Amino acid sequence: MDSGGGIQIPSRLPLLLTHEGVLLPGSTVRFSVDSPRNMHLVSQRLLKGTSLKSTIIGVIPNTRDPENDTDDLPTLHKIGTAGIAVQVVGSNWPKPHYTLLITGLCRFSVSGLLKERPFVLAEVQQLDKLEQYTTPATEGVPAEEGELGELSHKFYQAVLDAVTLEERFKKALPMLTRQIEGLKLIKKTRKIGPDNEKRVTNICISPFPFNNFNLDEEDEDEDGDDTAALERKVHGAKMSEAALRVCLKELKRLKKMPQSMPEYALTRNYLDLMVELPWSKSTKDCLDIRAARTLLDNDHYAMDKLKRRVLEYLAVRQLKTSLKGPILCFVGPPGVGKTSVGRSIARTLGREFHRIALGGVCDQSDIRGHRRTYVGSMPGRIINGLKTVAVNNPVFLLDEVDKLGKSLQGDPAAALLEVLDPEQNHSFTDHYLNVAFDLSQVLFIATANTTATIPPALLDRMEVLQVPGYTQEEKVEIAHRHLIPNQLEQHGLTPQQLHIPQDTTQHIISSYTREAGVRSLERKFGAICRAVAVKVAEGHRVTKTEASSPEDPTQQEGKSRSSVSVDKAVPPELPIVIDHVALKDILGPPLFEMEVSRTNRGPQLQKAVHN
Ligand SMILES: Nc1ncnc2c1ncn2[C@@H]1O[C@H](COP(=O)(O)OP(=O)(O)OP(=O)(O)O)[C@@H](O)[C@H]1O
Repeated sequence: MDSGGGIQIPSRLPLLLTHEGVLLPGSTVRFSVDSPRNMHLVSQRLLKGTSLKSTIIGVIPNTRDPENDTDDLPTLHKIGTAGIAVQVVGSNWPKPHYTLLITGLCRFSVSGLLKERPFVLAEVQQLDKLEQYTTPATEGVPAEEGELGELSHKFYQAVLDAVTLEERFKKALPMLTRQIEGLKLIKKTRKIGPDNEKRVTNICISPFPFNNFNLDEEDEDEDGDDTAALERKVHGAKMSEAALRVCLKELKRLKKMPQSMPEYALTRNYLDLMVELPWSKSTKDCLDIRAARTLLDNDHYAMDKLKRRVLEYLAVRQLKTSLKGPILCFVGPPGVGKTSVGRSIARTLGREFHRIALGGVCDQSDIRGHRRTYVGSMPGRIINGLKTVAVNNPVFLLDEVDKLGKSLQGDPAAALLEVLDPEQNHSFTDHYLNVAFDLSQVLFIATANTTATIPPALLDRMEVLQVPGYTQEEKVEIAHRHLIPNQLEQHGLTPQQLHIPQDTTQHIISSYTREAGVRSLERKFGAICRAVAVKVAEGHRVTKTEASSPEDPTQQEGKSRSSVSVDKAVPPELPIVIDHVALKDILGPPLFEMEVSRTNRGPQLQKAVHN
């Protein structure tokens, strides 16, 4: 076939007549064949032939093969494409047909018909110079339906018919420009929704004849913008040198990856986190010991010993900023204000506060993160916390260090040791980040219910401050100074709308709660506030309590007593005062009186048994 530097196609070619799709030199197109002459061409020529020559056929566009092989041939389109049938697949369903995969080689013109049956054989003249057979770069797609299909079909045919290069350029250029404009428009709307993205991707692989033309270039532009923005952020994040090196390496990889690759999202997420982390962002400490004392006193009643120690701790920090002192660990029953003191410390220092719940954590990756090779891997709670507060010197409250578990996935306490150790924590390495992050500016405070279950090595690093439970009197004070005002505010109520007398509080403490702290007491006030809020909102009338006993301390106060009652006509008399009757209405019968009376019955029962 080789003659004079170029490859010659056979001068006689069997012709495949198509009216859907156009084969262009260099592209590969799938054709469905089910008409008589075309079927014969496949069965008698392609499937029987044994030489390479027998796989070369001519594909004539814009010409329908007649329904019957006895019908006359229509006028053939003058220009066709010689191609190699690279694949033939036959099927009997829904009717006998073949699917051919043909790679276009070069144009030819039909100079004469040699025979019409069983398939068309023609004398052809090669129009393009065929230097060498190249592996096709893209696979063409069968003709599209509808207007777009109609347009592209005409376009392909025009390109096919343009024999000289100049003519071909002239035909192709306006079409290309239009396509590019259209694609740009779609790209602009791409961000509106994920569906658009799908459409754009579909268009990328639409049967455009020029193998290398798709949105990739555009993608590169946009991705370029996107990655350029990310690169700027990487440089602006003021991260450590090691982190910067890793980020730039990942960025380089990202640029080379197609967006559809799952790893693209992983790398992207990683880089997004890296630029978000507060590598060098911190708040300025504004510690004033006098103000701190006032704030601690205002926020918390009693707890004198604890507040004193906290103030000492803060004072030493003020004098020696690089204090590598012990980690304070507040140990006490639930609801005694351990978390709340931690929050106050952050406020006095003007620092961000973040609570890390450790109860039930039994996997060290909770602290140190998962390696990025894991599906769904993510950073640990420390790094996540830093991302949340967005500064590198927050107060981290490690809540419930005594409830840390242990499992096969590693000991979380060991990971915590590294976090808390001032000798090591300046280069804490989360598995997900895989680069060191300096935790030395973070102020850690821990809380626990008991020291008994804190791992000894961890306990060794901490200074334990016991927070004992409260006496009944202290609870009443805490309730009236802090809990009730807080609950009123949270429920949009004012003291002019709701009044809880001290004796009601005492009654709640003794008959409705049994705790060392004030957590459930606070909840009871919440329940009262909700009930009263409904009454206030409904404009219910609150009637005077009829059955107030003389011993009733609420009566001794001499104020108008009200219990929650129903009369929708008149707005409530304010404030609504919660006496024992109202309390029973809202909270139900006392919980612990019953228990007490049951235990009191014990000796009597015993007596009865003995008698
Ligand atoms: N001495 C106090 N003065 C004022 N409010 C207090 C005092 N003690 C506790 N509280 C209040 O009680 C509620 C519960 O306190 P907090 O959540 O700090 O308890 P905790 O000891 O951290 O409990 P847990 O161990 O269950 O986390 C908070 O609203 C807190 O403000």
